[in-house]
Amino acid sequence: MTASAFQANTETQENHVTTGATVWLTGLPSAGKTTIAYELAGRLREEGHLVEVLDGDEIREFISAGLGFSREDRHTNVQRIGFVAELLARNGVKALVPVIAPYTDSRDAVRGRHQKSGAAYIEVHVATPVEVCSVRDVKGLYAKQAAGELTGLTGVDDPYEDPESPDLRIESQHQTVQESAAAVHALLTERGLA
Ligand SMILES: Nc1ncnc2c1ncn2[C@@H]1O[C@H](COP(=O)(O)OS(=O)(=O)O)[C@@H](OP(=O)(O)O)[C@H]1O
Ligand SMILES: Nc1ncnc2c1ncn2[C@@H]1O[C@H](COP(=O)(O)OP(=O)(O)O)[C@@H](O)[C@H]1O
Repeated sequence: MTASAFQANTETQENHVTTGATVWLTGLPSAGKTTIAYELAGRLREEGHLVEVLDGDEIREFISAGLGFSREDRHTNVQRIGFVAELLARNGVKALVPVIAPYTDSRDAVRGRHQKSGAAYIEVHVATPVEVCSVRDVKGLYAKQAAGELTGLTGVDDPYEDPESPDLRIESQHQTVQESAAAVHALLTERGLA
């Protein structure tokens, strides 16, 4: 394909940029995954990108309804979301995925699915320490766990396997939301995706 044909192919008639990619934001509850995803989504939309945020909570109300937080259910949840994200990414959408995805093998399977189809995939570890997350406690889960009202909370009494070589690691405790989103945006730009 010539350069000009490629250019025509990556912009719709409405001037949407249609270079798809999945950006998976993995990390503990309250790490900042959702906040960064929506901040980045706003910025990308302003630039003309097609964007969808696959929010873990929303997915669990619908396509993962009935799944809990066992290892098996979390794996199933992550594979379902990975399936949808890859479809979107392959079809020109930036799929932003703020989902805990605590297990390395689950995350690697999602990356593998993307590699197989040639869809771009970026893993971002929102590496906020549990001590900071538990103070933020956006949904009150850490307090519930401490009060004995909840068990199996990721990072406290359930595993979180740190990504060994994420494409980007974000220390959100040392940054503003805008700085964190800008770091992901910079990586997308570096990879020719934004
Ligand atoms: N036990 C336990 N452990 C972890 N998280 C819990 C749990 N119970 C409920 N929640 C809330 O569920 C939200 C969605 O989880 P995910 O689908 O992202 O989790 S997973 O990838 O399937 O492990 C997740 O959202 P975030 O806080 O945005 O991470 C949690 O708020
Ligand atoms: N640099 C940052 N990036 C993302 N969130 C941040 C940052 N600094 C502070 N926060 C705050 O941390 C909280 C993260 O909550 P949320 O995005 O719901 O986490 P998660 O989706 O990982 O559970 C929000 O209240 C957000 O304002």
